[in-house]
Amino acid sequence: MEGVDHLAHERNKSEFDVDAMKIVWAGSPHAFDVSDRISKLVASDPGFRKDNRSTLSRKELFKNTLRKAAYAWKTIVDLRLSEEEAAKLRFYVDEPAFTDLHWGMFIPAIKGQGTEEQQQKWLPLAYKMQIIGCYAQTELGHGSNVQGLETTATFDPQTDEFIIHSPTLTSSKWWPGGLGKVATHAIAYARLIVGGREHGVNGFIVQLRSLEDHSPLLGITVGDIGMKFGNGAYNTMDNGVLRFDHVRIPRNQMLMRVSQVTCEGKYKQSDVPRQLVYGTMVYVRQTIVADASCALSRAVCIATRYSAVRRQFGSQNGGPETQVIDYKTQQSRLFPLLASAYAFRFIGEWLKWLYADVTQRLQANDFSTLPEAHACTAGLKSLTTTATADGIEECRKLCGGHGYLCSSGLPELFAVYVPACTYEGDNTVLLLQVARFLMKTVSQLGSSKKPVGTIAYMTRVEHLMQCRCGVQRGFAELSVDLVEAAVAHCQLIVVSKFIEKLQQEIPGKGVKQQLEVLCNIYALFLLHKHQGDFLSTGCITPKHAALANDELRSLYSQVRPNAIALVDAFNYTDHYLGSILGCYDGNVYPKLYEAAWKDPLNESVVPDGYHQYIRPLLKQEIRTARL
Ligand SMILES: CC/C=C\C/C=C\C/C=C\C/C=C\C/C=C\C/C=C\CCC(=O)SCCNC(=O)CCNC(=O)[C@H](O)C(C)(C)COP(=O)(O)OP(=O)(O)OC[C@H]1O[C@@H](n2cnc3c(N)ncnc32)[C@H](O)[C@@H]1OP(=O)(O)O
Ligand SMILES: Cc1cc2nc3c(=O)[nH]c(=O)nc-3n(C[C@H](O)[C@H](O)[C@H](O)COP(=O)(O)OP(=O)(O)OC[C@H]3O[C@@H](n4cnc5c(N)ncnc54)[C@H](O)[C@@H]3O)c2cc1C
Repeated sequence: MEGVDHLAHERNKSEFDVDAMKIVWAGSPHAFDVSDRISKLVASDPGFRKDNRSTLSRKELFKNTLRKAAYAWKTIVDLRLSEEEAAKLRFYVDEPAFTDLHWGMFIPAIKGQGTEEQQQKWLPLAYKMQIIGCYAQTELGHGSNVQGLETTATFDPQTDEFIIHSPTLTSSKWWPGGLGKVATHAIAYARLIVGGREHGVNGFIVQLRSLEDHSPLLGITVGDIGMKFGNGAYNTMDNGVLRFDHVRIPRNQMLMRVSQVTCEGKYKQSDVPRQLVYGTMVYVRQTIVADASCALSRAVCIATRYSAVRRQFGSQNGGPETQVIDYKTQQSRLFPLLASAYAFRFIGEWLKWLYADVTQRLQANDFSTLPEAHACTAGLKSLTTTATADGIEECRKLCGGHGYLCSSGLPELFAVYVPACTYEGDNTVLLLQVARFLMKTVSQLGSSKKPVGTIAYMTRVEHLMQCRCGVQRGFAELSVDLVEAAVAHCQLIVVSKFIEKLQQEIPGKGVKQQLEVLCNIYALFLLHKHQGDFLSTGCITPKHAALANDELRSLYSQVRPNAIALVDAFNYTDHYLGSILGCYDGNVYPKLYEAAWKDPLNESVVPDGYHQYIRPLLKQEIRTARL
């Protein structure tokens, strides 16, 4: 029945203060207030409706996304929302759109790689959305290998301009979000050529479309790259293709914080690492870790609530069947994902601190922690997105057949999320970067340069020094093992930071105790998953392994009465979850049944095509039967 909380009996089992846990999840009372207020604002406004996406054609879907983006911007301006509130509003609108790349990459690139003068010129236009930007780095022929990009930017001293050109088909820009139909400007990455000499890949601000009638400018060929994985999903985003035919831009549109070209055609490299050109990717990778905890917690919230609602088998003397959340197999699949959601939340908080710290150091020309920041953002982006994509799929399976319905919210969440394993750096390529960082650390063991921070533990691997010669077999030859070592390194960071979080003051009855249970589940689940490595290296004995498994089972029993309260702490509205299986009141079956009849296919009792195709078939069968 509507208005009845079918999960009340579960909520009454909670052994901790859920409101206090909501603050821990949000990060602070202020952050909770902003999230709670903005999520309810979006949920209550029919202008942000999203339950019809799977029934729209690509063009209808895209036009609807443009309408929503404009409506969101009007809401932000009318309500005078702060930057923080505006970002939250875009988040709860929950639809990949050009605005993600405008705010999430185009603006950060100008802030990170532009000079003061360039920031003063371009940021006010971008903040007021008087220009709409995209981040055009990837090409048809190169994405991972940035130094392999082919687009050229040749300096013309006669006119004090750069000539941006796509010399080959494979140099076509390909994938940039927002590029296909909306962006008026791009940060285009190209090989800088001055006086016939190449100076590596740099970023250039290039106008793509007229601000009068949106038509592509002279020398610009631009369009959408076509449908992507799944219906709805990421097809609300106009990922585009772009070719330059000798497009001229003023010299001052090369982002010049890292490298400069003077009007005389002299190339100058600032005394900063050239990798600062990659700074925007580092920034986005750390936001993607926070996004992972959001996406995984959404899926876990749906699967946990439904697992408490769903009953299957186990009826005693005609009594109710067993809640599937009480099956040990269901718990062993679901609760490590619940623990991971909390673990990723806290590692995302720490990574945000690490990124802010390295950014502050860069302003003082202190580059000492840049390698660690690169390794951590790359490795944790890889680890958390892989685990989240796999976790969303596992949550679909935990919901049985109904998890495959669009109305469960899980198919679309999966389809929107999985490219996170690829964009902002293919996950394996990024782990290889971590492996390179670890091997460089090993090579420095014994020198005066002592490992600190997240690699401090490596001082305890002195024995690696003796086998240093062993790794002469070549990085490529050992890359599979090195990638596994990189994953283990990142998992150690996640566990360590979860433990550090628990050493902080955490208010609320029972809250810290619940987090300790989740931290132990996360750590012991990893030990169980990689038991072979721990045993083969002698880190644990078979008895330790058996004890860990026993403790995991005990921990699952401790989580069980608190599971619904732990997902309630995410404080997601039914609108944001977009899931009948995950609705707050657990009133699943009536809502599933009602939703079925709203499908366009049920607008007519007899389907289109019956008279044309089915009736003749049936008639023919009757004739055949008479033969
Ligand atoms: C999705 C939306 C859904 C819903 C909407 C709701 C909310 C959205 C809200 C916000 C959204 C925010 C953003 C948008 C969201 C998602 C993003 C969407 C789209 C993604 C956009 C992209 O994909 S942009 C393109 C990304 N491309 C890449 O990542 C390319 C990967 N390749 C590389 O980074 C490099 O090629 C490389 C690192 C692999 C190799 O580089 P290179 O060859 O130059 O270097 P070497 O390997 O030789 O190493 C040399 C030394 O340099 C060091 N190094 C390398 N990189 C860095 C770095 N970044 N920083 C510091 N140092 C670096 C390296 O370690 C070596 O050092 P040594 O000491 O060993 O010499
Ligand atoms: C939804 C989506 C949105 C995107 N948005 C943008 C955007 O806004 N702007 C932008 O510039 N780009 C964007 N991209 C592009 C994205 O950044 C690239 O696709 C990504 O960096 C991967 O590069 P690639 O496609 O070249 O993969 P590849 O490198 O071709 O990967 C193919 C395979 O090769 C393997 N591989 C590659 N190099 C090595 C190596 N050295 N050693 C071992 N294995 C290797 C990879 O692990 C992978 O298995 C987007 C992509 C997607 C899917």
